[in-house]
Amino acid sequence: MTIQNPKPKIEATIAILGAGAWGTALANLAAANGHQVGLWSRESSESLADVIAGADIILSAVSMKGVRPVVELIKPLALSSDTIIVTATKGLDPSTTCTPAQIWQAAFPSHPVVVLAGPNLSKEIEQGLPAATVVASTDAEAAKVVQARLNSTRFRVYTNSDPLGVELGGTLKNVIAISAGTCDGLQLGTNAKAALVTRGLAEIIRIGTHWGAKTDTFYGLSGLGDLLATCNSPLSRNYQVGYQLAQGKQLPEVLAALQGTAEGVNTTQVLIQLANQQGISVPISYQVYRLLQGEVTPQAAVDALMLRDVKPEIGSWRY
Ligand SMILES: NC(=O)c1ccc[n+]([C@@H]2O[C@H](COP(=O)([O-])OP(=O)(O)OC[C@H]3O[C@@H](n4cnc5c(N)ncnc54)[C@H](O)[C@@H]3O)[C@@H](O)[C@H]2O)c1
Ligand SMILES: O=P(O)(O)OC[C@H](O)CO
Repeated sequence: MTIQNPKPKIEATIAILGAGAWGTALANLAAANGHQVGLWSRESSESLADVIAGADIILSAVSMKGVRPVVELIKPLALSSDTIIVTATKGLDPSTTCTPAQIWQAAFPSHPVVVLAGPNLSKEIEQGLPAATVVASTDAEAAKVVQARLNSTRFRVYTNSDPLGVELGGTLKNVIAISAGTCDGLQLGTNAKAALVTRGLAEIIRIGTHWGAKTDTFYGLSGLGDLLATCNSPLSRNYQVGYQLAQGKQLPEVLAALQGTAEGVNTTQVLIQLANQQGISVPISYQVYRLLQGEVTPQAAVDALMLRDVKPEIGSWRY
């Protein structure tokens, strides 16, 4: 499928992999900026080789479970040496615990890899509503190129030099969004939600900095920004999972009826595995894990959080 805008602003060829909700929204944003856009999915009639041939940018918006299969499909294909790889997936690989950017970088070590994440509910973006995002890379020039290609009057793009922090902000907030949906589903009120989101951010910072990301990054669009969007919108699939569990539905039933992917379900499993191995305290994520496992009811998860030992707040994201 080729999407072209009749009045090009900046000429580039962008191959987008994954034609789900996010890949399609990004393809439309890129096309509206005048780029030649190829959109590929595993259901496409066009070959992957044809879609990525000559691409200046390859942008992957497949869900986490598709990252490794797609990387393996691209490896034997010829990429131009200066092709920039952009990853917009928010998840962790269950078999290796790697982030999507780490998988892409290991497979294509000589190519710049850029992470794209922010408060970007695709349905709002498809409606033409204004939004902002972050493109982050250790290759500052590559991040600037992606910024220039995607920035527009309705999609404001910031650069950032902490790709791990940007990627983890977008990934870990999905776990907290499940808890926020549960909180709303139980009608626990605004105070409870504010406490949950604030302590959720402390938990994200504790994990993210332990893994090497910068604290400041989590206060930006890809951290706090995405956390606010996802914890407060019924458009979020992760929020919907928590909300519907709080209404008494079972997880398989919720996931079967969900449109698209709720990455937080798998992310929670990987996060708890790592947090247990590394001795990181993640009380909210742990209750989300128990809820998803069917080990605890939504109300019992709330009770477990409220019954924890009291502690000082200042600096408490460190322990
Ligand atoms: N939808 C949003 O609002 C949004 C916004 C920002 C980021 N994201 C992230 O983008 C990613 C995709 O989200 P989405 O909403 O587009 O999901 P989706 O379920 O709508 O689409 C997922 C895409 O991944 C592809 N895919 C899955 N497994 C694959 C495999 N084994 N091989 C090849 N392709 C495979 C599917 O065919 C589909 O094209 C997720 O990580 C999500 O967290 C989504
Ligand atoms: O629908 P969700 O929960 O995957 O959220 C979509 C995006 O991550 C919001 O930025």
